[in-house]
Amino acid sequence: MSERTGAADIADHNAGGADNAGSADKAAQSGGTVPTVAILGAGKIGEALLAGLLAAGREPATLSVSARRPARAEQLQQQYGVAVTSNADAAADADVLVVAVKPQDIEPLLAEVAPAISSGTLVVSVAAGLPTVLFERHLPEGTPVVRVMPNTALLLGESMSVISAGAHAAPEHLDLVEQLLAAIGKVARVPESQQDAVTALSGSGPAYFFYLVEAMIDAGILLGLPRNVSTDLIIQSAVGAALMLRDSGEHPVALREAVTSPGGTTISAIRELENHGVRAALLAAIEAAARRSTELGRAHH
Ligand SMILES: NC(=O)C1=CN([C@@H]2O[C@H](COP(=O)(O)OP(=O)(O)OC[C@H]3O[C@@H](n4cnc5c(N)ncnc54)[C@H](O)[C@@H]3O)[C@@H](O)[C@H]2O)C=CC1
Ligand SMILES: O=C(O)[C@@H]1CCC=N1
Repeated sequence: MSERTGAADIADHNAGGADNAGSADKAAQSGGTVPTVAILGAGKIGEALLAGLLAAGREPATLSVSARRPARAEQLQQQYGVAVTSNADAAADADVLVVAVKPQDIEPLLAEVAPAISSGTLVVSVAAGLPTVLFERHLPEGTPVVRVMPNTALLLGESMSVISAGAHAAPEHLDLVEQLLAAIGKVARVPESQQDAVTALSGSGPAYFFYLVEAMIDAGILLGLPRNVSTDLIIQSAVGAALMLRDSGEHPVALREAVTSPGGTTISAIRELENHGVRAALLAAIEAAARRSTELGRAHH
């Protein structure tokens, strides 16, 4: 995962079946033309995906989006210059349908899309917890489905997106999704059985960092710094630490040790983090997120 546009290094190219690998899927056979992508549900992640793809240079004419409220539809059209379609029109026309509604809203959406979907359309779900088999059950027999867990850094081209094939998704479908997402971050492939863990780690991951940053800014307030100063100090420290993690080639432990001078300030802080069980809290928190992802899948099975 060292190249932004590079292929995944957690690749499992055999994840899922490939029983229609030889079929003439329009989505996977773009033949040099850019496949059209419709995003169904323009909430936090749908809009981040839309904005990220446009910022990465994708032509607005190759993208469309659906929204429930007319005012929202108009705002999206004006802001991004993309077509706003109904879910059914998108299902009939687009090569790739990205389903970006909440798990709770999935069943009505699939009921709307299933009768309209054209043969060979690739369905991509970003919904936490929902297994590809749920989509396959509601969609016409043989519909290729790829499950993706991105995160909101899609917006800036810095997502960690993790993809898994459903039963009817062939390697070319995974390649197509990987290509799409590689323009807006890194992409890894995992067997679908690992997606709940992935969701807990990199799907929710940005929130944990934001939470830590928020708490650290408050610590600056406690020490009497103005909020704007504390915020600048912590955000730049976070950016610096993130770039060191990504670019130095050093293990996180080595990086932390290099900050931790003997008898110094950092070790005093680390002792408190250990006393307060921060490591155990993170283990429990991420485990809870994965459990919730599994529950969401069961609830909508
Ligand atoms: N927010 C995040 O960081 C991430 C979210 N996800 C997944 O993305 C999905 C959406 O999550 P958020 O964007 O956070 O939620 P959200 O509530 O911001 O967005 C969902 C959007 O779908 C729209 N919607 C619902 N039913 C619709 C329908 N039938 N037709 C058209 N639009 C419809 C809603 O109006 C709303 O704008 C969830 O399944 C979540 O698990 C995945 C990765 C990260
Ligand atoms: O909180 C959630 O359920 C979604 C999925 C991953 C990040 N946000």
